[in-house]
Amino acid sequence: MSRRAESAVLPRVAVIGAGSWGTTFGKILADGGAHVTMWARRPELATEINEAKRNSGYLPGINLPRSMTATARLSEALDGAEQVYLSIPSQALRENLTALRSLVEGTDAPLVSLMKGVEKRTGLRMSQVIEQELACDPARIAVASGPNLALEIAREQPTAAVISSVSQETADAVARRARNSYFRTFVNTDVIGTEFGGVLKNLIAVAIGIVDGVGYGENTKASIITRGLVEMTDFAVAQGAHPETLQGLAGLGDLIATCQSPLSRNNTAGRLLGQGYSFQDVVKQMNQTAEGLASVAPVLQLAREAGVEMPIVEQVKRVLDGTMKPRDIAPHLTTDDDTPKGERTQNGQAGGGGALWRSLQRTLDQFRHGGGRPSRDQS
Ligand SMILES: NC(=O)C1=CN([C@@H]2O[C@H](COP(=O)(O)OP(=O)(O)OC[C@H]3O[C@@H](n4cnc5c(N)ncnc54)[C@H](O)[C@@H]3O)[C@@H](O)[C@H]2O)C=CC1
Ligand SMILES: O=C(CO)COP(=O)(O)O
Repeated sequence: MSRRAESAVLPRVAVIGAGSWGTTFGKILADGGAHVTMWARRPELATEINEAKRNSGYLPGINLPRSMTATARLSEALDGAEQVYLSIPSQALRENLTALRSLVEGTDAPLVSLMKGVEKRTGLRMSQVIEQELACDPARIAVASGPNLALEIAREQPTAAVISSVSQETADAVARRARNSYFRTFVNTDVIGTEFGGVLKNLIAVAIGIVDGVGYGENTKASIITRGLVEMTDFAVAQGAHPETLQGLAGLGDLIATCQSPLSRNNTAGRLLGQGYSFQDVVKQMNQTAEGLASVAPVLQLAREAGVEMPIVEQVKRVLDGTMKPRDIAPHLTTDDDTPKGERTQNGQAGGGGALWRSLQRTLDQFRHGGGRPSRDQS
C-alpha cells in the first residue's frame, strides 16, 4: 500500500495549536496510530511541519512522524477528525473557538483541552469556556493533564497522564487514542480537580522559580511544594474537586515535574523574577506561554469568594505586582498570625499521609500492570 493510501485508512484527529505542547501531543497521537492534522496559526510553520517534519522553533532537534501534517486553514484541519485536541494559550481560547464553532457543530467528535489556565476575565476553566462557546454537551468534552513537560515527551521519555471527562465513555475513548509505547494515559471523571491541578501547580512553580532565583535552597523549595499542595487541595476541593485527584498525576505529579524542571516556563518566569527582573521584563523575555502569570489574579478571586486561604499564591501576586521583594517570600509560607498553625495535609484533616501513600501505591501498581483498558487515576 502506498504511504498516501496507508494514511487514508488511519483514524484522523485534529490538533488546534502548533506550539510546543500541541505539536508534542500531535506526535503522541501519530505515534499511537492516528493520522494527525495540526492547525498552525502561521502558514510558514505548517509548511515546515509538512516538508521538513520539524517544528524547529518549539521542538528543536525533534523529528515528527510522517503521519503528522499541518495546515493554516481550520476547516482543513478539522475535516474528518474523529477527535479534536485544543492547545493554544488559555487567554486566546475563546476568540479561536468562535471560528471553530460552525466546523464542529454537525459532529460528535470529542473535544479535548490540553490547556492549563483559567480565563482572566471570567475565572472559567478551559472546559467551561469550550462548553460555553461551542454550546456543547459537557459529556463531549475531555481534558488531559499530568506531569507532561513537552520536550521530554517529544524525546519519547516514558510519561503518564490523566484524561478526564464527566463521561466515562469519552474519557476512555480519548485515553485509548492518546497513548503509545512512551505515553500512558489513565482516566478519571473529576474534571474540576484535573483541570485545577494543572492550573494551580503553575502558580506554585512560579513561587519555586522565585526562591530559586533568589538563591534559596532545597528546604525552602520542599516547604513551598508541600504547603503548595495543601493550598492546591483546599482550593480545588472548595470548587468541587475530589481531594484524591490532587494527589494524582494532575496534582502532585505535575507539581513535582514543574517545580523541578528548568524546562518549565512558569518555573523559568519565577526564576527571572527572583533574579530581580520586573514583571514587564519577564513577559518580554518569555517567548513561550507561561500560563501561571495570567492565572494568579482569577485564582485568588475564586479563592476569596470560596473563603480559601492561599498564602503562597498571594505572595506570588505581590511579587508580580512589585509590592513584595522576592527574598521576602519564604518567611511567609503560612499566614502571619501568632497562633501556631496545625499542619493540615489533606483537605483540612491532619494525617492525610495514609491516603496519599495509598494513592501513590495505586498509581505505581497501575503503571506496572497497565493493560488494554485505560486505568483510573483514582478509585
Ligand atoms: N509546553 C508544555 O510542556 C505543556 C503545555 N501545556 C499547556 O498547553 C497550552 C499551550 O501551551 P504551549 O503549546 O506550551 O505554548 P506555546 O507558547 O509553546 O505555543 C502556543 C501556540 O499558540 C499559538 N498562539 C499564540 N497566541 C495565539 C492566538 N491568539 N490565537 C491562536 N493561537 C495562538 C502560538 O502561535 C503557538 O503555536 C498551555 O495552556 C500550557 O499550559 C500543558 C502541558 C505541557
Ligand atoms: O504543564 C507543564 C508540565 O506538565 C508545562 O509546564 P510549563 O507551562 O511551566 O512549561
